[in-house]
Amino acid sequence: DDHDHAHGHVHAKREFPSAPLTRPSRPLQWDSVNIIHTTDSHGWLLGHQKPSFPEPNYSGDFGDFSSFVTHMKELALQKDVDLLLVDSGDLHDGTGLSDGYPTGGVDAHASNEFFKQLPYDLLAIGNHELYIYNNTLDMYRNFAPRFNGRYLSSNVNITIDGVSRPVGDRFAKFKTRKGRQVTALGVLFDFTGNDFNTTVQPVEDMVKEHWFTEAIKDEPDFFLLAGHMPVSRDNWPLIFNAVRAVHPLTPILILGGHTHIRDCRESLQLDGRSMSLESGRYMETVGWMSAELPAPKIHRRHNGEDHDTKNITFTRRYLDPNRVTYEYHTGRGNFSFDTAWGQSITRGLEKLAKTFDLSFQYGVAPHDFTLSQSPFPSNNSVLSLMAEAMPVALTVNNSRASIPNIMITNSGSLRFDIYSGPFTKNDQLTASPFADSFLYIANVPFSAASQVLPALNNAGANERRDIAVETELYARGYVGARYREWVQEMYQRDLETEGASARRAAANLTLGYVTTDSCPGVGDDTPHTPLAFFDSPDFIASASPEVTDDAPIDLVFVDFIESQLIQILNQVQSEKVFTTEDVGTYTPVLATEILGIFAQQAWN
Ligand SMILES: Nc1ccn([C@@H]2O[C@H](COP(=O)(O)O)[C@@H](O)[C@H]2O)c(=O)n1
Repeated sequence: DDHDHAHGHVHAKREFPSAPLTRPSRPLQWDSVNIIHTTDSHGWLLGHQKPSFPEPNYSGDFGDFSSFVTHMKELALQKDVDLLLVDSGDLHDGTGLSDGYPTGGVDAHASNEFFKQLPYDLLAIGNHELYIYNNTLDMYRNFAPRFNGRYLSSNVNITIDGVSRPVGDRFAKFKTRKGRQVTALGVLFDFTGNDFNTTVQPVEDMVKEHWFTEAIKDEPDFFLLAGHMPVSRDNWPLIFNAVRAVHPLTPILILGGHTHIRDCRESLQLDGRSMSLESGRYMETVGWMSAELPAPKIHRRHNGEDHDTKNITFTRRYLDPNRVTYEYHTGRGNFSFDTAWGQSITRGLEKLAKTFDLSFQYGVAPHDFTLSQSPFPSNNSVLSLMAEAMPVALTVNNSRASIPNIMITNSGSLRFDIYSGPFTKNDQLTASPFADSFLYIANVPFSAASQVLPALNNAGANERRDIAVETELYARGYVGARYREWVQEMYQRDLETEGASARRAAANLTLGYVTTDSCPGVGDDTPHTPLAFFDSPDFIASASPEVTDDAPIDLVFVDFIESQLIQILNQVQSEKVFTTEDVGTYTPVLATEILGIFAQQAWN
């Protein structure tokens, strides 16, 4: 159907992505309550724009997503069911749209204006909203108010003028279109890397709060627990159990985030009346949950029906956000899909990209550099590229340039692959979005400095981590290992499954996510073949200088790892106890600028 029923006029046809895309495998299952879920979008609102797979899978922009939501809401009306739109946080740090703002601006302020244009029913705060006080303040002042009590920060406060208050609201109670009473929370995992004057209350303490007890006291038709907290291996059971202690049978729908993976758990506590879903990262996934919930209690009471106790039927699906997916599930064609609202969002995002000069070109990348599809170290590794780029970029106009050094950064600061071809301001910011500074300690004997990287990686390496270190790193937000584990598993499983590669070849599948989770049936909406995976260390460094063991050198490091680095430096030597007093600023060049400076020199 290529006539635009929604707006009564025909829109210009949008270009399809440069590569042909596989259609979804089957229609979505709609039930009485349905949820569209986004999480960890990190500013990826213009879609993934590179032509190599898997990028085209995720090529839909936020305007396309808006049109999708509009049509899905119309379908929900036709089917006479509930459809909610939920986000689980982390809107900052990830692309030029969020991080390419001019000096004096606030991260993600402009990109969040587009988020505000979608009809979200519920949103939760993420850890990336808390690394910098001004970002949190912006969420408090300019973002939360748009959502009229539905932007939730159940355990997160900001201090303004000496008064600590929730960034959004602690909880929300509302009625769905079909009259279902909902009690909602928006919870952050036990994050400890937050800025001064923001606070994160441990989940364990939150569930003991008076407001919490009061909020969950009355029985709704269902609990909607959104949160920036992984659905596996985190604290959802604490909240779940607190609710279950009061309401043994009330349906609980959980929408999590943070680990950047596609994940689902049916029944956290095997009670058949709850489900949890996590929907990936970077607008590479739009999650779908459906639940066959009974009619609203108020209607049932009116009809004299009993309390419902049966297991609830749930489904989930992980959608690749692109126009083929969106058109397939909305029954629209390329001429009838776009809504005027969606198109205006796309235009607005393109205008913002221009204003921020995101297509400014630093050079031409000679080939692809990936985070995990190529070994580390190697010519094709983003991490190796960074190790090579740091000594170039951080020594420009630097009076310490001639002093031998070792430069260390955390691998987690590198967030995305670099593709061959023009390397733009946007590419620079997607690969390295954190405006972190570089610090140094002077006169560290080479024999000690050279032990710091291996020691950091020992402390961070999966197999060798002790539980206390693991817990501390996790609390500070180091979660990249969980994503890597997930991608590795899908690759490994495929290698080990007999006939898998032949079947994939026969089906002509493109690269993408191949999810296995704890819910029944296949979760991915579109079948793919998994990406190759190579593991990498948690920390990387520039090549060591050729000096004698006792030579004093500069130990240069990104500020994000300052406390860990000092701790490790004091473990690998006993000549001196280093403190923050020994630390100075190495260069005004920020982590966000390194790859651009390198590209200008090496790729022009
Ligand atoms: N200033 C910063 C802030 C964060 N990081 C890296 O991001 C990781 C957390 O990101 P999630 O999306 O997983 O929450 C954190 O572990 C760091 O690796 C950074 O480098 N600099």
